[in-house]
This record gives sequence, structure tokens and C-alpha cells, in this order.
Amino acid sequence: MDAIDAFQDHYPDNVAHCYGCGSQNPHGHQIKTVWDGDETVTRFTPEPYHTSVPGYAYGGLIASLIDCHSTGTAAAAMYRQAGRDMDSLPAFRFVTGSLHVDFLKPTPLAGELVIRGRVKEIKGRKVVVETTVSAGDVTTARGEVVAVQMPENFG
Ligand SMILES: CCCCCCCCCCCCCCCC(=O)SCCNC(=O)CCNC(=O)[C@H](O)C(C)(C)COP(=O)(O)OP(=O)(O)OC[C@H]1O[C@@H](n2cnc3c(N)ncnc32)[C@H](O)[C@@H]1OP(=O)(O)O
Repeated sequence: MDAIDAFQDHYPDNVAHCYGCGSQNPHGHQIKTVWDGDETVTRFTPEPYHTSVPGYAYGGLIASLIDCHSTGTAAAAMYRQAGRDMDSLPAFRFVTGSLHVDFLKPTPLAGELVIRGRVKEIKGRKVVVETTVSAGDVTTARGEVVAVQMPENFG
């Protein structure tokens, strides 16, 4: 994967500190998401310190991966729908309105996880994204995120 093409590499530095996806946060996950046809994909290898039950990944990590994968997917989908380059202005900036996660199976700590997203709906300032987390052939978690474009007066 060419990291330079990742959605998160287009986030301006002043909003790139997110714990899940900010390239400017040295303590964060720094996920990188790209298009794969009509789906989006992130690959992430958990570390031993991401443990819940020994040998398995902490659910908060899984939720975090789904969260930031989905908000990145929402931004990319809006640019794609508008036929715009991700560096063009005004920027589409998304935050999480709602994050739902179903933990289907324990997620092993060993090896790479593949996170895949699909846009379910784009309506106004809202994008609904369905995202799965897989370890090998096993889908271990499934999430749905309502991502909403950041209002001018965020906070
Ligand atoms: C590519 C380059 C670009 C640059 C890219 C920059 C990056 C940009 C920052 C990156 C950062 C990453 C982010 C990581 C993910 C977080 O972790 S973000 C942190 C956690 N989230 C927050 O702190 C958000 C706090 N909540 C809020 O600020 C506000 O409630 C929200 C979410 C902005 C929504 O408020 P609002 O704008 O007043 O929304 P509103 O107009 O009422 O609703 C709009 C639509 O959204 C729906 N909606 C709103 N809230 C909800 C909800 N909770 N549940 C379900 N639906 C909802 C509404 O129903 C409505 O839908 P429709 O009726 O149109 O169908």
C-alpha cells in the first residue's frame, strides 16, 4: 500500500492529532485508509499491549479502529461524490455522531487485522458507514458509524 494515498495523509496538520487517525499524534494508532473499489480498507497489526483477555485484542481498540476508519471513509466518500480531490477546499471534516459495535468473535492479537468499510447512506451532512474487522477469514467485529460534518462552531 502506498501510504501517501491514504485518506488521513490529506488531513491538514492542524486537525491531524486524533488518537485513532492523526498522523501528528505519536502515541496514536495513525491508521491509514484507502479505497478498494467501492469499499475502503485499513490494515492494522495490534501490539501485545492492546491485550484484553491474554491473546486477544481490547474491545476499545477495535471500536477505535472502526471509528476512525469510518470517519475517514465518510470524508473520502463525500469528496468522491462531489468529484473533488481530497486536497481541495473547502475541506470535508467529519466527527462521530454515533458508534455502534458488535463483537462477534474474540479478535486475536497475533497478526494483521483488516478493516473494511462500505458507505450505507449519504444524506446532507451525514454519512452512515458499515465497517467490519477481520482476522484472517474470520470477521470478529461489525460496526456502524454515523459520521457528521463538523459544524463551524464545534466545541
Ligand atoms: C480529507 C481531508 C479533510 C479534512 C479532514 C479533517 C479531519 C477532521 C478531524 C478528524 C478527527 C477524526 C475524528 C475521529 C472520530 C472522533 O472520535 S470524533 C470525537 C467524538 N465525537 C464528537 O465529539 C462529536 C460530538 N457531537 C457533536 O459535535 C454533534 O452532536 C454532531 C455530531 C456534530 C452533530 O451535531 P449537529 O451538527 O448539530 O447535527 P444535526 O444537524 O442535528 O444532525 C445532522 C444529521 O446527523 C444525524 N445525527 C447527529 N447526531 C447523531 C447521533 N448521535 N446519532 C445518530 N445520528 C446523528 C442527525 O439525525 C441528522 O441526520 P438527518 O436528520 O439529516 O438524517
